[in-house]
Amino acid sequence: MYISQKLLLLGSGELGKEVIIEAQRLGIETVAVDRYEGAPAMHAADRSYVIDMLDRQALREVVEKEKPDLIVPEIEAIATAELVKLEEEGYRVIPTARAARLTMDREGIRRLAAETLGLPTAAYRFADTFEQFSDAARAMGFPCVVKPLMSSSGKGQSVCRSEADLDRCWTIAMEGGRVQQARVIVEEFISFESEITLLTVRSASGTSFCPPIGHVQKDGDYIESWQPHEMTEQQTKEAEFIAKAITDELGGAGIFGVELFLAKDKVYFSEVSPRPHDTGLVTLVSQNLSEFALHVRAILGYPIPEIVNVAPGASRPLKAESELDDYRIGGIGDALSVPCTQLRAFGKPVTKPGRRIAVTLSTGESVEEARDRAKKALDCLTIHEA
Ligand SMILES: Nc1ncnc2c1ncn2[C@@H]1O[C@H](COP(=O)(O)OP(=O)(O)OP(=O)(O)O)[C@@H](O)[C@H]1O
Ligand SMILES: NCC(=O)N[C@@H]1O[C@H](COP(=O)([O-])[O-])[C@@H](O)[C@H]1O
Ligand SMILES: [Mg+2]
Repeated sequence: MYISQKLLLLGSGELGKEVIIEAQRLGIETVAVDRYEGAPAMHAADRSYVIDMLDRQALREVVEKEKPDLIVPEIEAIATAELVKLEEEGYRVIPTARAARLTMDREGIRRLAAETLGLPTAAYRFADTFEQFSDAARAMGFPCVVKPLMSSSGKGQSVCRSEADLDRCWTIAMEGGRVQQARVIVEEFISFESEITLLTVRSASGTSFCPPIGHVQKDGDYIESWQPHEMTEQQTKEAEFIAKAITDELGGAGIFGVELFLAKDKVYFSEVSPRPHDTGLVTLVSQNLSEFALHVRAILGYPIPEIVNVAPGASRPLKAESELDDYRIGGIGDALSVPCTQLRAFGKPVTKPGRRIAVTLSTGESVEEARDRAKKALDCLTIHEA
């Protein structure tokens, strides 16, 4: 029997699993939803449903059956138009249904950031056909970056290096999108020096920033993150200005992962997740309150008096190389023999190439030491057939 609130999580991956655990710590009843059975957050939640979250009717049925106090999107690929309707009917969507709708497709959030708010971004164009795409790429110049409008973790993304590359990049985008849609964004390639996620929380205590998280991406997906990332005063000022502007515009309560590129003389806005961010997994060991704990506190309306980076930290995801229906992670004992190191194995039922299966989390006296430890631990891990 629960006397407290009920939280419905839409998307039940590794990030949602930690949200569920944090919600349960504060006595919340939890329901996890995803497109497949055995998703990570389902292991922790009180109940779960398997539906196509892009199907408006299926989504509404679950919401009307459960009548949650809080609907918490965990991925972008949700029937967000239905979330907007549900919100109008009185349901509470985190942070807001509009934020979920705008960030679901790159066009919504990019136009809002660049055209409405005037924030600095890479130059961009949208294209619906191969011809439009080719023209857009020529206009941006080579190299340029091509992404389906609806995708995440780098799926369907590529760097187009020349005319001869156009066919290949178009095919990658068409095959990698989450939704059957041909529209792509073509972006100017930014030669940044580093990139960060500025976790920004909107709560009863106002807007707070976590110390910046530096990260490295490969093929559009993160392969390493650390906290704190060293920045100049000017960069911090610009980054916080951008993060405040975009999160104020999106509104509601919760954590946002504001992705920024740090170039020589300029900070660029890249995109924003109105939810915990994968690169922020490091906060499980590096902060007094992880990004998941912060999200839950904020959405429940509780205060966040202070966010403390308790130690320099680093994370390294373990990514599968092949497709396995039944697998084991080897080397966990060796990985955990690295000092100040933890592991989260997500329990995804099957692997496929590039799929994130676990993450190593380390702290150290310095960021360098934390990064070395997280890498050392990762190097111990293998994925093999069970
Ligand atoms: N215009 C650009 N110039 C240079 N690099 C870029 C550009 N756009 C994206 N990248 C690189 O690709 C990475 C992934 O891009 P982006 O965040 O847009 O993809 P995503 O699929 O939304 O990823 P995720 O869901 O993990 O955030 C960036 O973090 C950056 O390293
Ligand atoms: N960059 C976004 C991100 O990291 N999202 C995380 O990955 C899961 C999907 O993983 P899967 O594709 O392996 O099922 C999502 O549910 C979320 O936890
Ligand atoms: Mg991104």
